[in-house]
Amino acid sequence: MNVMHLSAECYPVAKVGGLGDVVGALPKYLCEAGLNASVVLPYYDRKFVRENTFDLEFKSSIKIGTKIFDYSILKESSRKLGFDLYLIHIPGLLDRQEIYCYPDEIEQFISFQLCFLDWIVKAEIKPDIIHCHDHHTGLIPFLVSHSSSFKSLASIPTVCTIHNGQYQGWFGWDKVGYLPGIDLSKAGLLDWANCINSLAASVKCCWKFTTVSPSYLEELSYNSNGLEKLFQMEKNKGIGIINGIDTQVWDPENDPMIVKNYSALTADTGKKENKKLLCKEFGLTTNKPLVVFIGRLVGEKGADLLPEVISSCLERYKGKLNFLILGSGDPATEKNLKELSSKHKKHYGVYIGYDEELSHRIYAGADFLMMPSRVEPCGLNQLYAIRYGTIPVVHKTGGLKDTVIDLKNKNGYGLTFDDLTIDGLTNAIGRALDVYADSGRMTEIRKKMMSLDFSWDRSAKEYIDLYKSLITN
Ligand SMILES: Nc1ncnc2c1ncn2[C@@H]1O[C@H](COP(=O)(O)OP(=O)(O)O[C@H]2O[C@H](CO)[C@@H](O)[C@H](O)[C@H]2O)[C@@H](O)[C@H]1O
Repeated sequence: MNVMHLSAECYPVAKVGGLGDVVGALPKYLCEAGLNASVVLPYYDRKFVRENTFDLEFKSSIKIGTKIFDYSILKESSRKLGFDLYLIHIPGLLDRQEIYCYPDEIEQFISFQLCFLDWIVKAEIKPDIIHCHDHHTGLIPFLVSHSSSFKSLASIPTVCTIHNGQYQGWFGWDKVGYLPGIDLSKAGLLDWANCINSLAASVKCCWKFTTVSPSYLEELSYNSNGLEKLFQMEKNKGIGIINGIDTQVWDPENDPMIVKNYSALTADTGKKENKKLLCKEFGLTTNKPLVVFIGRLVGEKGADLLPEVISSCLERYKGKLNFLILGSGDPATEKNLKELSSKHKKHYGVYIGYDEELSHRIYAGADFLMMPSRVEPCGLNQLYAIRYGTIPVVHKTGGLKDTVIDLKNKNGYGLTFDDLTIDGLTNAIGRALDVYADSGRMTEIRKKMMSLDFSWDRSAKEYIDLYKSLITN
């Protein structure tokens, strides 16, 4: 079965967050299960692209609006990612360093989608499934069904995965001319609240959509940044499939990015070594519990709560713990987090920026990982923490609810809380300190967590069942 994944991110080529992790891993596991899965990505001017070899697969040109663009399809030569990787190169439009946030982002992602479709039509490639990820690829289900330019693709099932429903790829109707050959009587399928909404169009037109956890599928019906009604209407087309993690990349026993490798049996000593160096690097005290946060510093992740929570905990628990933050995002939150450094020396460290290697070292060296997310479609950080024997402290929402069982239960291994306030998280961290005080219990919880299986094997099977159901129907 030939499944082509389209995405804006794919680890290790281009990653900003969890979308990159999923698209870098799921296709590999699908290939291991015997499918022919590939990934199509915009060409970015990034390290992986510069340092690897690509073969020219196809070359053509396409009209987008009034302009004609030359494009080429490049294929990574050695198949080193465990699947075929194709990059769409449009000089001047898609060969930039950053993944998002250019003023012509809409034009970038529309042209990415159009070139993909143009390529597979002209090269007569007929995938069994086209699998689109998030709004950046959300126009494809509409285009294959309702554009005369791509009518040879109309019978190909499309699957759309929603990793984050907050961002929807909105643009004005003045840009409808970018979409070639469309049946204007069907234009309503592109519309939501009087603008073109790529995510809404993908949900309306795809054969099936998936969310990255079952709870998130429920949540979208009452919290989806304006699309609630749509998700209520289309709910039966949706399936919640929990993300897995790439256990080859995230493996404390073999991870080359961490200082000391360890297994479930050697976690206490292994984590201690990693913690020691991490604490030294950030001027923290090794013999105190280390509570960390890794992620995008945005409202969805509850990052704005962190400065006050840190101050409140250090005051209430009289400096009995350390905090370490790794992230970037909202400038006001970045500033507040940076300013805390001078106030809480020896108890608080922060790195504002993106650093993949540091994130591995933090998962390995931390005792607790906090996730005060307001919205969390799945969440991978808690799964990495579990794999590295770091106890997650999470707000009970979305995928966090589906993956973290509170220690109050017999089979529990994490700390969950309902009350997403400064006080709620401060109390949850207080519970973490109680757990930390009992070293025997810490050892037992680490062992239990590290024996859990959150690998892609199980979830990849669910995607395969979904693909099969669409092909045979
Ligand atoms: N500053 C930094 N430096 C280094 N690494 C950093 C970093 N900031 C974040 N990361 C890394 O980025 C990833 C974040 O993944 P998440 O799934 O938690 O969130 P994200 O919101 O990006 O993903 C969305 O898509 C994923 C995938 O479906 C869903 O799990 C999630 O709920 C949804 O919001 C992790 O690998 C984390 O370690």
